[in-house]
Order: sequence, then structure tokens, then C-alpha cells
Amino acid sequence: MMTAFEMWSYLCSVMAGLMLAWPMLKRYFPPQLSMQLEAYALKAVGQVYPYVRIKFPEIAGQRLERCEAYTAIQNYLSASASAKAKWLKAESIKDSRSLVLSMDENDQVVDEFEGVKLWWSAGLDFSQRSLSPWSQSSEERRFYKLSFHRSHRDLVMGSYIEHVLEKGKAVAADNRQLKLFTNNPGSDSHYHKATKWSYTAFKHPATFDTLAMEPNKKTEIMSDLLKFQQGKEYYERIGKAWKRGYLLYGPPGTGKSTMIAAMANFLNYDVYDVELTTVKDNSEMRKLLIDTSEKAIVVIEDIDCSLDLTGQRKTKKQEKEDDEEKADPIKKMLKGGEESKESKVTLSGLLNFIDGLWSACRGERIIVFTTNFIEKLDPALIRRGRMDKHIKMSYCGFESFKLLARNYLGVESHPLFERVRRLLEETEMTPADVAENLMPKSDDEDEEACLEGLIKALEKAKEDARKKSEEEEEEEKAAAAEAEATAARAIAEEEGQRTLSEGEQENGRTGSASC
Ligand SMILES: Nc1ncnc2c1ncn2[C@@H]1O[C@H](COP(=O)(O)OP(=O)(O)OP(=O)(O)O)[C@@H](O)[C@H]1O
Ligand SMILES: [Mg+2]
Repeated sequence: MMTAFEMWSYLCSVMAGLMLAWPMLKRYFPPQLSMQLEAYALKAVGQVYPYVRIKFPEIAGQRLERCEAYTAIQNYLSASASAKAKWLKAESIKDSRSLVLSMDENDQVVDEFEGVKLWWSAGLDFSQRSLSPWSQSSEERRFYKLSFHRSHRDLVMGSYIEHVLEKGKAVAADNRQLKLFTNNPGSDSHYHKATKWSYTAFKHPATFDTLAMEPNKKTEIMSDLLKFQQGKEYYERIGKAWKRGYLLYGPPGTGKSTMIAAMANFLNYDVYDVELTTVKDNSEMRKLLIDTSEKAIVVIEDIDCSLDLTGQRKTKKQEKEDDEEKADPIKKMLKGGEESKESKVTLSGLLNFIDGLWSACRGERIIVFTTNFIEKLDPALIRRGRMDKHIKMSYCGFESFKLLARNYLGVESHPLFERVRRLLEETEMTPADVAENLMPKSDDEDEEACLEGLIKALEKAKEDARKKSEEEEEEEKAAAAEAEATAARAIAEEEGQRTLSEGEQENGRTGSASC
């Protein structure tokens, strides 16, 4: 004969078994019926059932965004799921080169944390979505459910969930394919899935190993990036948003864009390439930036050309057009439609988003501006704190050349290196041009031919620079001579005028004396 306690324990364990088996049994019932059964069963056992359940939906919130927790749990469970679950789902990651297995809907796995058993199950809800007053569509909503005994509530809430999310994010970082986002031209759509970003897989092969620059400078940048990436607690402690601004400046072809790609590959961050000229106004800019994920590099290339952010300067052409429009109102009206398409992002808007917005965002973000003309930028835009690190990308030095030669030709040293070194000291050539000269153009071209080609190009560049400076000197001399001649003419004219007026005065005096 069973005691009351034994019966109670038996009943509880049957109920627990049923609850845990339910996700698997559910597949044999129509969706509507299974939802109703679940609701009744929940009511019935709610009072006595000793297990707590937490549901993590895939889609949540008003904007129906994908829940970060769901993704993290999916990644966390992928490891246990592939070992324990019976129904598995395979998804390809990283350029379809590997597969991630996650448990299928209605399956479950058991996890253990600090000696406590916890059950995870995957499920599917069907929610009715009304498309119009006459029709409805059923939408599938995935979720994960965590079940555990109520005596472990503190442990789960206190540390287990945090542990799952952190591990899940780490797995995601290892597995994920980097993405390159670009902003779509301004759209006013309110449809919940409309996004302001579109993306493609980021497969740029540049790394810090292939980036040619002075070794000390490169090491400094890499340590700076690492320090930033590992600085979560530090930024929290000093009360600063976890962001860092880099300004890359230098002539075209010195590797600014290549450096951004190397940064993304080094940190494993997505790249958000902002095309400022298609951003309608400051508020759209804000929305765009809120929509970026954490672990992101936000890039604004050629900031000096993107917008009139440099103290509201106007080009001569714009000034002339403005004058013409003032004189001709019809022309202004005709141009009106065109103007409304122009971006109205302002310098202060841009400064606000760099400073203000990200203070409220969790997760690390790097912002990179590039420019060919640092002197054209408003000092407010690039002051430390906004653009924390200013990195000058310069012409190719000998160390950079050696790296390019190793990369492009596979040579560490060569008798021609010495000539290249001397020429690089005497003339300026961008890494882009050096790289182009080092690249074999046919199978017959060996490293010697490429190095000789580079030497010829360097000699030509040196000769061109010499001629250019001679021409400039000539022009300067001619301009100085012209200025001197103009000054002499002006003095002579002034002299002539004075003699003339003195003569007239003299004549006047003799005239009046003879009268
Ligand atoms: N420092 C470098 N190291 C390795 N390759 C480089 C470097 N600089 C330039 N290159 C090569 O030259 C090409 C052009 O470089 P990149 O686009 O990075 O220049 P940039 O400074 O961004 O120029 P721009 O100012 O015109 O945008 C790259 O594809 C790369 O192959
Ligand atoms: Mg570039």
C-alpha cells in the first residue's frame, strides 16, 4: 500500500514526465488543439507542479525583432544538441564550409550546471496574423523553453542564464560569417521587416599580416584594438560608452580601406559602411545607428567629400549657383525637387551620434572615418574623445616594401632590395602603386623582373617629381617676376601722376601771376 507522500511523489514525477514529454507528443496534435490542451493542462497542474518554466521566443517586442537571447541559446545548445538530441537541424555557416547542428522543434536536451539538472526544449507556436478584415494567416513562432525545479530558481536567475547567454555569444563569435552592411537609400516604410541596412557576406582577405605599414605602428594599433575589445569592465568602471573612434588619413592608395578590412577580420566584427549622401537627415542617421549590432565597425569613408561637414564650406560652383538662383526664382523652383533629395545630415547631428547615442548602447562599437585631407575637417569632429586615435597612412617605406615583396613575390631578400631602399628614401610611392608593380603580369615574369619593373617605376616617379618641382620653381619665379613688374609699373604710374599734378599746379600759378 502506497503512503500519501509516495503517491504525491509518484503523481509529481508522472506530471513532470508528461510536461517534459509534451514537446515531443505535441507534434501528433493539430496546432490549435495542442495549444488548447496546453492551456488547460497548465491551469490544472499550475498549483502543484514543482517545476518552473521560462520561455524564450525567437521574435519579440513591438518591432518584432529577432531576440538576441534566442540566438544565444540556440548557439549554446548547438554543442549539447548535436551530442544528445535526436531531431537535429543543420544550418551552414561561414561560407557553407561547415555545419551547425541545433535541435529540431519538439525535441529536448538536458543540461547540467553546478550539479543541477535543467531541461531545454524547442517549440513552435502558431499565432494568427490578420492580413485584412477577411483573411488571416498563421505565423510560426519558434521558442526555447527552460524547465527546472523551483528550488533552483535563484541559481538559474542569478547565474545560469547569464552563463548560457555568454557562452552562446562566444560560440556565435567563433562561427559567424562576417557581414558587410550598407545603408539603403532613405525609405519611409513602416512595415516591420523593412530594414535600413542590406548586407552581403564580408570576405575581404586583408589582415594585419598582409597590411604594409611600419611594424611598430602596426603593433601599436593591434594592441589598441585588443585593449578596446577586452575593455568591457574598464569602460563600465570609468563610466564611458564602450566605443572607440579611429581617424585614418593619408593620400589615396595608402591602405585606409584595407586597414578597415584588417580591423574587421582581426576583431571579428561586422562592418557597417555608411553612405552619408543617401542618409536623409539626422533622425534617419540615428535610426541607422540604433539598428547596428554590437561588435560593429561603423565606417564613414572620405568624410570630407561626403557632406558639407567642414564648417559649412561651399564650393565656388555652389556659390555661383546660389547667386544665380537668387537672381532667377524660376530656376530655383525647378531645382527644388532635386534639392529635397539631398542629405540634411549636419555636423552637429554627426557629433551627437558619435557622442550621445552610443552611451546608451550596450556592446562594443568602433567608428572609423577616412579622409585624404585631414586639414579640411572641422576640429570638433576629430577631437580626441570622438576620434580617439588618429592614424596617418603614409607612402611606402622600406619595411612596408619588404612585407609587400614577401606577400606578392614570396621573397625575403634580394640583391635588388638595396636599390629599392634608396629609391624609396628619395621618392614617394603609395603602397598601392608598389603592390601593383610587384604583381607578376604573366607566368614568365619572375621576382627579378617584378623588382626591376618596380625600380623603373620608382626612377620614373623620382624623375617626374624632379621635373614637377622644377616647373613649380619656374612658375614661382615667373609669378615673383610678374609681381615685381606689376609693383614697378604701379610705382611708375604713381610717379607719373604726381609729376603731372605738380606740373598742372605750376602752370596754374604762372597763369594767375601773368593775369
Ligand atoms: N598599406 C597597404 N598594405 C597592403 N596593401 C595596400 C596598402 N595600401 C594599399 N594597398 C593595396 O592598394 C589597394 C588600394 O588601397 P586602399 O583602397 O586601401 O587605399 P585607400 O587609402 O583606401 O585609398 P583611397 O583614399 O583612394 O580610398 C588595396 O587593394 C591594396 O591591395
Ligand atoms: Mg579607401
